[in-house]
Amino acid sequence: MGVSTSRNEHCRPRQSPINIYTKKVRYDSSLRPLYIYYDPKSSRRLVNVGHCFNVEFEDNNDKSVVSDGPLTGYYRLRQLHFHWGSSDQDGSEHVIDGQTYPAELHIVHWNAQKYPSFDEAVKHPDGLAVIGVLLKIGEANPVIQNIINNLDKVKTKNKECPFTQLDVSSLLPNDRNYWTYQGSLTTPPYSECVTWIVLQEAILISSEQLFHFRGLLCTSESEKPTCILENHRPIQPLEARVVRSSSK
Ligand SMILES: NS(=O)(=O)c1ccc(S(=O)(=O)NCc2cccs2)s1
Ligand SMILES: [Zn+2]
Repeated sequence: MGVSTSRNEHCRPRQSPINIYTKKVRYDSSLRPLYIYYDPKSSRRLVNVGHCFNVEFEDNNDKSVVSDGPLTGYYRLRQLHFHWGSSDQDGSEHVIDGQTYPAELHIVHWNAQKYPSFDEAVKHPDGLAVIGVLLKIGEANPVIQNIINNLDKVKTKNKECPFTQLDVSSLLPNDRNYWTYQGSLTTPPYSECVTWIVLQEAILISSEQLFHFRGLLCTSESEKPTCILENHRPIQPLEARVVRSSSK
């Protein structure tokens, strides 16, 4: 039992991911539809960051943003990445009524209306907005295939390559209804700076495409090759939070 102090340094009340228990979400009629605009000319490069790959975007302008929905102000697109599992049985970070999905897409944005930079934004409770999109097994996803076709250029840790003209909107489902709650980064430093926006409709990925994700290496060129077989964080306690829904 740790020694408790007046300042409880073990208190982390808004960690992510969580199980979204749909019978306990609260429909909130004040939640607006999401405004999402992504310019394909914003995409810049594909990077192997060791625990996954990021598609990174130019974020020194407001050409690719998300606003409205649960948000105040506008948030600039920064990067997107995926989480996956060692098999198709799990891999998503958010879980819906106890059901895991084989993967999850995170589209990361920062509050450019309020903060001067991404690095500043991550220090604040309203600094980031991440759109989470669940993936389910189906036919191959042509937009994800475009990314997979370049993974061999970033096979090892810290490798990067130019990656332009990605139309992020084509990765989104038609239905933009969402669940939203206040949470955290799901990787270190687990900062509690994220407004999560989890879309209620899943998109498709094929089992073969997920197999290619698992072939990415977490090791650098000079090390013994080790694959990133899985990179999803376990669900965290909901604590005193309520998940709101944009739909009944
Ligand atoms: N899985 S997730 O969407 O919750 C993310 C994890 C990391 C993200 S980041 O690219 O924004 N880096 C965050 C930081 C790096 C260094 C200081 S803060 S987003
Ligand atoms: Zn993520």
